[in-house]
Amino acid sequence: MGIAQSPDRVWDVTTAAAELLACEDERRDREPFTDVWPELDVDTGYTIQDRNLEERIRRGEQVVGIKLGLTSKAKQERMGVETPFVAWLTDAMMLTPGDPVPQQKLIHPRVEPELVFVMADRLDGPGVTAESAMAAVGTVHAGAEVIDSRYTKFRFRAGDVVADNASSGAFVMNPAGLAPRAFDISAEEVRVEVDDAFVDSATGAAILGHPGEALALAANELARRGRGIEPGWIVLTGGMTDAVLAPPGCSIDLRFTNLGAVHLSGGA
Ligand SMILES: O=C(O)C/C=C/C(=O)C(=O)O
Repeated sequence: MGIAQSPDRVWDVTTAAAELLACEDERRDREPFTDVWPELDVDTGYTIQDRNLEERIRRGEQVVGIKLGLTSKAKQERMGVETPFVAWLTDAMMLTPGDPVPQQKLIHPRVEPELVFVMADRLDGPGVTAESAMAAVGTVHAGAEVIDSRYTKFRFRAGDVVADNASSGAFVMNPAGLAPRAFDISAEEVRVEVDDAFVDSATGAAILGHPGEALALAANELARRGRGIEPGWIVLTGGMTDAVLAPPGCSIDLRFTNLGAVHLSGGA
């Protein structure tokens, strides 16, 4: 784990965790810790992430699920980080369909399309495969994640972004879900439109070949930390395309083939 000195601060799990939540609360960004603390690896990042989950719960938030990050090549290449990872979703991050991007809480939001699972059964690793993972899924939904890194210009290394709860900001899903066996999830396409202009598209196969692989990865990672995925939890399987900027006044539409659409307005 280790301790890092920077000119004015000493960074360790406790101080970095507190700094990340302070950045979130005060809507300010900062340089990545790894610039001065190169030993901040993915495992240390998860320790910081879990420390801040405890703090979020102490503040009254409830865990509603998990999110995956960097599960598509589009995202890995854009962010320069190739390791997919897992992070926490709480009720404070949930938007109701029709809500705008909550600009007043965020630093520099971006939006990405997601295939979202709602779990029917508990899923415990290790040894979970995409097939056994999908057997525990109740419904699949169209969704959008609003990511918001606490690092300036979204510049980070793997340990930084894991510590930062994978740039979690807010998320929304279309309430009308389909059973996973009702359609081909890996062929499900999303078309991303910003201000009524087409900007990008991808299919479910962009997520590690099949989003079930992302769910299995999450279950096996959580098992390493002594946790499981609970019935009723929401699982965001990772951005299918690169994220789009979401400034005030924008209009973002994510149109899926079978799962319907998600609309987000940029708000004021
Ligand atoms: O791009 C980031 O800031 C890190 C988060 C990535 C995701 O949430 C994702 O790839 O879905």
